[in-house]
Amino acid sequence: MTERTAAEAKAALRVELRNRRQAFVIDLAQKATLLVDTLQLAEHAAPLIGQARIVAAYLSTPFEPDPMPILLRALDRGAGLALPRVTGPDAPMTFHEWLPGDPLEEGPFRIDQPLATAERVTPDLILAPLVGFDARLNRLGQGAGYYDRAFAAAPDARRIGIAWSAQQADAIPADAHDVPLHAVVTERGVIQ
Ligand SMILES: Nc1nc2c(c(=O)[nH]1)N(C=O)[C@@H](CNc1ccc(C(=O)N[C@@H](CCC(=O)O)C(=O)O)cc1)CN2
Ligand SMILES: Nc1ncnc2c1ncn2[C@@H]1O[C@H](COP(=O)(O)OP(=O)(O)OP(=O)(O)O)[C@@H](O)[C@H]1O
Repeated sequence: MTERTAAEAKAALRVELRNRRQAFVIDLAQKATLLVDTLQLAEHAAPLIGQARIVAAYLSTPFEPDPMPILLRALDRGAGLALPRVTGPDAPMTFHEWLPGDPLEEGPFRIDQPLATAERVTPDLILAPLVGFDARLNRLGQGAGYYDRAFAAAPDARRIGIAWSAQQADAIPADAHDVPLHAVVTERGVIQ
């Protein structure tokens, strides 16, 4: 290899490696921001766990806030944990006891859920995923009515929506069956 081609090869490699470095850091920064906001949300949620004995949450899909850090705090405080289980569009969603490491199976919408044999429980605190919310604590869900029905079946449970602040809408139209939340927690704070 002559001096000249070595220099050219270095120049090309420099461009490629700078681009790779940039892509790597951009990816890192996105992950870091997501993690910081996830933990910030959990920080805001912590005081709302209170004396709850059974806390239900959900296994997040990629764009939903991950409630796992909140669940782990609840576990530390001695609460039991529960996850939802869905079997079909007309069957009500049920909550089943779950501890980190317990087996899960894939349910509808490719969301993992506890096995049917896991003990069924009635949570006294439900951390609910949502598509949107408003300042009056109306909730917009996936449109299947699973949470509306679960709230109606556990009227004494505290209902806390978990969302990113970007999910706030000016007004969510409320139907008669829509059960309002007691609070919404985002990475910015608590709305209640
Ligand atoms: N993480 C999580 N678990 C949950 C819910 C949820 O909203 N989020 N559910 C709340 O009810 C129940 C499952 N029900 C669902 C009902 C509809 C859709 C749905 O329509 N999803 C869209 C988009 C999916 C995607 O973006 O990949 C779809 O399938 O088109 C998802 C879940 C129980 N577990
Ligand atoms: N308590 C209930 N009993 C029976 N059906 C209900 C109840 N609540 C809601 N539904 C039905 O569920 C369907 C979806 O309701 P809606 O569009 O309000 O869902 P959502 O709140 O967006 O979703 P989700 O509760 O799944 O998060 C509607 O057809 C509604 O009639």
